[in-house]
Amino acid sequence: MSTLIEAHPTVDPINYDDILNIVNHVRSQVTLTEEPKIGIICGSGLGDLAELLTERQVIPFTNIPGFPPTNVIGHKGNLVFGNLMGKFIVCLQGRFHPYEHNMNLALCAMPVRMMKEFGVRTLIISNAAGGVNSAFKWGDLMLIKDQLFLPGLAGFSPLVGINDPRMGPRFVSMHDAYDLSLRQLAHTVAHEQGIVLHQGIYVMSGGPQYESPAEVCMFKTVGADALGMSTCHEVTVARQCGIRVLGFSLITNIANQEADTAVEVSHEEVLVAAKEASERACKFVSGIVEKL
Ligand SMILES: O=P(O)(O)O[C@H]1O[C@H](CO)[C@@H](O)[C@H]1O
Ligand code: HPA
Repeated sequence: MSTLIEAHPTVDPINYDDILNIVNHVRSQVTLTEEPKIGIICGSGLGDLAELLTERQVIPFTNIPGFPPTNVIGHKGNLVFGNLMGKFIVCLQGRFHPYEHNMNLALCAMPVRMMKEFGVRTLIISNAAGGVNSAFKWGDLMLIKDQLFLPGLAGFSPLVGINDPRMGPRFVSMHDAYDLSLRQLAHTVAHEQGIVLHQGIYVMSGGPQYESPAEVCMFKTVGADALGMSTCHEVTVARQCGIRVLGFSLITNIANQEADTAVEVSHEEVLVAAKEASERACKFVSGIVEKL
């Protein structure tokens, strides 16, 4: 299967030189007086994080060659440079979900490879997710301790295909996918801010359908605490190129576990919950950035 991008047939997301060309194109549209050492990826409904930046330089995804459209409501589709808590950072206001792009995971994770080229060393990544752990309530935050990357296990890894060593190693160790010292820092910030912060395992499924109650029970059996359709492909690429990661989920709904009492899950509900928790999540991220 070709990895070329439909809208930009000359851009191949696993071609390192193509990624450098896109990065240079972005550089020509902004003024970068220093490297952004911190990157942020905003999950569904969490795009307000990017609005916190001052001295913002905003590039719509539509101005970036090789970037496909973002079709999911709640993902604005901007690459934003600016300052947060005195640090110069780059923020992805919206992300690419594999279910939108024919399971082209390398394409969906390409912005992380670009972040690396801009100078990012630490990635803060967020998502909206369904809660599986019975201790979780609507609107809670869950720090991601580890992941179950279902598409990756099934052969849909962003690392599949020819590996240019400039991207990082062929075989990537995922033993420390979510950095322990960053997690400790996040707990400190949550404590200071009086925020309930759970910790757990995030499962990425292919989506876009939400899980049936039987599927939720299966995931619970294998250790899942929260379910979503993103993040793991981005984290896998981040680890390949040596970026350390802090990830958190906003629990926007409680996943059904019993068919007889199950209720409908909707993206509208996910967005309402994310909006409601957005201010708290923004303060949490700001507190972490301040201490980095
Ligand atoms: O992971 P983010 O981008 O927050 O989006 C989540 O919300 C959507 C479903 O409501 C899915 O795309 C799921 O992954
Ligand atoms: N399942 C999968 N993805 C999600 C969910 C969910 O329950 N909620 C938000 N994104």
